[in-house]
Amino acid sequence: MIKVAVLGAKGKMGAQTCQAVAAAGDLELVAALDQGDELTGLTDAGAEVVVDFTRPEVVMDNLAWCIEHGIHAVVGTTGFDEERLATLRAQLDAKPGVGVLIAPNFSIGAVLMMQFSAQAARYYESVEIIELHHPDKVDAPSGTARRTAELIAEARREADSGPIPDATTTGLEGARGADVEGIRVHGIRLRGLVAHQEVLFGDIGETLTIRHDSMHRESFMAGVLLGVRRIVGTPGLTVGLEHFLDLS
Ligand SMILES: NC(=O)C1=CN([C@@H]2O[C@H](COP(=O)(O)OP(=O)(O)OC[C@H]3O[C@@H](n4cnc5c(N)ncnc54)[C@H](O)[C@@H]3O)[C@@H](O)[C@H]2O)C=CC1
Ligand SMILES: O=C(O)C1=N[C@H](C(=O)O)C[C@H](O)C1
Repeated sequence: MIKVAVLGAKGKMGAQTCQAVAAAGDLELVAALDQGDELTGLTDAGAEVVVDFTRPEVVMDNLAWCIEHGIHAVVGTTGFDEERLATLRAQLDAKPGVGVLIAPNFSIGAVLMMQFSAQAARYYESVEIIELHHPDKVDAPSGTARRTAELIAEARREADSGPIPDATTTGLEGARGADVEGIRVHGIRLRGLVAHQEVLFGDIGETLTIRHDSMHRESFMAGVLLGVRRIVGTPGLTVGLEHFLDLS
């Protein structure tokens, strides 16, 4: 049995994760902590793996504490940029054997959507991303959209693609969305939605739309449990659930 603790346990994803861990025969839920609880609750409970679904502004402190105390972490919380990843790599270098998985999205379909988008990127002159979420989401653009844009930008660089055509020189600020490594990302917040994304590709005479929909937070749980099971034997930093899936 792997002893698992959840940080952000009273939140939407944390509560779902507690249920999923408790229902898994090979995992034991030993702690369910939220804001205001002491992190010493993790070591007191003997947690081997922590699942973090908290907030971008607190997740780095949580991870520093876990790594320092030799606890593996599976992280769904958003807000990771290259600077944060470099900080984690340095912390993990000082603690050999400890593993951290940062997964912008735990849904298998969303991982495939990102992979398919990276594959398609080199063949199209134009690309834009639309992410659509519930209105209680605090960050924009979504971590998934950022990661998708980074993967597409990397594929375009490797293919020596030119700049994306856009004649806009005037209008309202924000009308063309956020710029993530040269890729335009548009965010929708709408009651009734959970987590959705469209990646639109275009070239002369054709378009390709790759869309993924999470209708329920259960869609993330298979990926979370896979991450927990795999991180125990995977020291260092892993970015993206695709590394734990046999996608070839
Ligand atoms: N990677 C993925 O597949 C997914 C990632 N997310 C991300 O997970 C994060 C959480 O999302 P939700 O559950 O929807 O948010 P939420 O707001 O429902 O839950 C966050 C929870 O964290 C708690 N919290 C805040 N500070 C804390 C601290 N210092 N220690 C412990 N708990 C603390 C809050 O009290 C709250 O209960 C967001 O960054 C979201 O974007 C959400 C869905 C899927
Ligand atoms: O806050 C959410 O709900 C989600 N957050 C993650 C993100 O920002 O990409 C994953 C998923 O989109 C749901």
